[in-house]
Amino acid sequence: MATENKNLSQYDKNTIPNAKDFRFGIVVSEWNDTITNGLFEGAKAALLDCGTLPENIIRWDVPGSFELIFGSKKMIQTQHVDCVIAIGCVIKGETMHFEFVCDGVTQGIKDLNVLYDVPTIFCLLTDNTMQQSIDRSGGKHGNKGTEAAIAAIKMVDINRK
Ligand SMILES: Nc1c(NC[C@H](O)[C@H](O)[C@H](O)CO)[nH]c(=O)[nH]c1=O
Ligand SMILES: CC(=O)[C@@H](O)COP(=O)(O)O
Repeated sequence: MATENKNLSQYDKNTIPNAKDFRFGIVVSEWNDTITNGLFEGAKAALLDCGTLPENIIRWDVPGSFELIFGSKKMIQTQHVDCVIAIGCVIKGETMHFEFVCDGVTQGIKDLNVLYDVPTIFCLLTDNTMQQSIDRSGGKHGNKGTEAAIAAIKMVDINRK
């Protein structure tokens, strides 16, 4: 189902575990920071709405989406979190750099989920235009940060079974 047919911000709290005992790391790329900050605010709001304590949300900023890999690894290794949400926004430019950054981050975050027993949630926008990013970070299609937070809570619950 394409995003245009699904609002990224919709969730039913009755189907979400209470996150009062959960601790989250959120690593945020500084590239396209108006977008990534919007994604962060969506994620933070959803985590709090589902019971997370404010002191259990740790935010680190990294220069760009490619650095989400190393930043998420260090967050897992040092901050005793139950889950990491990696937030970035990659927007197509003139060259193939877009493809390499998107693929590299995708593979890197996949590797973290294989190597560590702490889930890392993939909250990376890979858009052709800034408008697409705006639409998915609190615009007409909702907020992918909200979607990522709900995924994070569900994965922590699964990991504790
Ligand atoms: N063009 C975008 C980048 N590029 C920077 C890389 O992510 C990385 O920081 C650099 O190659 C140094 O390692 N990053 C984004 O997050 N979004 C972009 O649109
Ligand atoms: C995703 C990128 O790195 C890209 O925005 C950089 O732009 P360009 O491909 O024009 O150098």
